[in-house]
Amino acid sequence: MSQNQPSPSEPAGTSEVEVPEDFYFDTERDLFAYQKAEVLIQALPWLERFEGAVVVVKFGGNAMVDSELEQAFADDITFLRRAGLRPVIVHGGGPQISEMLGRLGIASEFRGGLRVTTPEAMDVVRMVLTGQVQRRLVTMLNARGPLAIGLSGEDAGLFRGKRRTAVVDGEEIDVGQVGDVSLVDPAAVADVLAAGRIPVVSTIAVDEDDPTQILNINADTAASALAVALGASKLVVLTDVEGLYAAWPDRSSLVRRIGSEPLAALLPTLSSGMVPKMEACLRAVQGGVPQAHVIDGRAAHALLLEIFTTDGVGTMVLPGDRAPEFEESAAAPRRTEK
Ligand SMILES: Nc1ncnc2c1ncn2[C@@H]1O[C@H](COP(=O)(O)OP(=O)(O)O)[C@@H](O)[C@H]1O
Ligand SMILES: CC(=O)N[C@@H](CCC(=O)OP(=O)(O)O)C(=O)O
Repeated sequence: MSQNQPSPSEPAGTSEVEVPEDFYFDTERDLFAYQKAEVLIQALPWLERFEGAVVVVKFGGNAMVDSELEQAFADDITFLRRAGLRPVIVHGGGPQISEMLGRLGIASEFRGGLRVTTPEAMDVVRMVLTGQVQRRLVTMLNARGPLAIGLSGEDAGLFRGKRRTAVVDGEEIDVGQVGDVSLVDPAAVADVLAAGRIPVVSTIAVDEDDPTQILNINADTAASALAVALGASKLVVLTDVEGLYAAWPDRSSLVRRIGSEPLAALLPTLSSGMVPKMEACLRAVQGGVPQAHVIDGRAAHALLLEIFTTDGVGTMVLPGDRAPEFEESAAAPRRTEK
């Protein structure tokens, strides 16, 4: 391997396309062509590094509200699969569930980031997630080639859950048919991957204390548990902000990279939707997933940028005690590893 060639573990280069000074192009078209080729070449070390890697991608309900973005997401997932990675999608659908509950006149509220789920609401959660959101994603992916297969946590023992409470101001609150994942049997997902297909997973679990009952599981939590059970190389959570802000809503506090130990210390200061997301990233890296990311699903192709560029996007969580590094901070070094 030549000195200038990046090794698979430490790919070099930057996401910007720099043109060497002694390169000359007759026309602007030639320059654009060179830049396009350079972008593809820069992806090469990451393609080598992630060849065959299982990447669990959580697609949040808030990132699904724009159909063009959904199309871009489907393109990215298809690209990953065709490039030799093994993507697994775990989808949310919070806004879609709320909308349907509203249409049906069923009251719905969140406590500590979790939906209070009555038996009546549980029927709607299942109907919307497995019958609407998952179906739409599968159809959109299959328009690019018939690879996607929908699964629910109820299928083949994929997710077992245990009922949990929400904690609000230090007080435990009953939130009904809501659970944490207590057991994952990833065999069904592994079968789909082994067949070269793309699993699309809805986050309903069977109650481990009463297998005739089902539980509503936060999709971030479920994605993390599945990433650990599959031994995934990455967990990527798409949402509707750039990443984790250490001092939300201060937009200058975007965290680019953080170790699991400082993240654990930061968790009690976080609010609403970010709590399950960062808990999910933390549990994933603590469970052996080498890296977990929160990225902006409102930016088309953020997933490709995260995986195939050196700088990445959003917030990256790594195991260990690495202090938070902030965007725009003069002290923060450029990211040179993923
Ligand atoms: N520290 C924080 N950093 C970033 N976002 C935060 C933070 N605290 C709360 N939030 C809120 O969390 C939201 C993301 O969670 P959520 O709405 O559940 O998204 P999704 O539907 O993608 O799961 C953001 O839109 C933001 O309003
Ligand atoms: C227990 C709980 O809150 N479950 C979530 C499940 C869907 C979800 O997590 O969707 P997003 O990822 O879009 O937020 C809910 O009922 O909204």
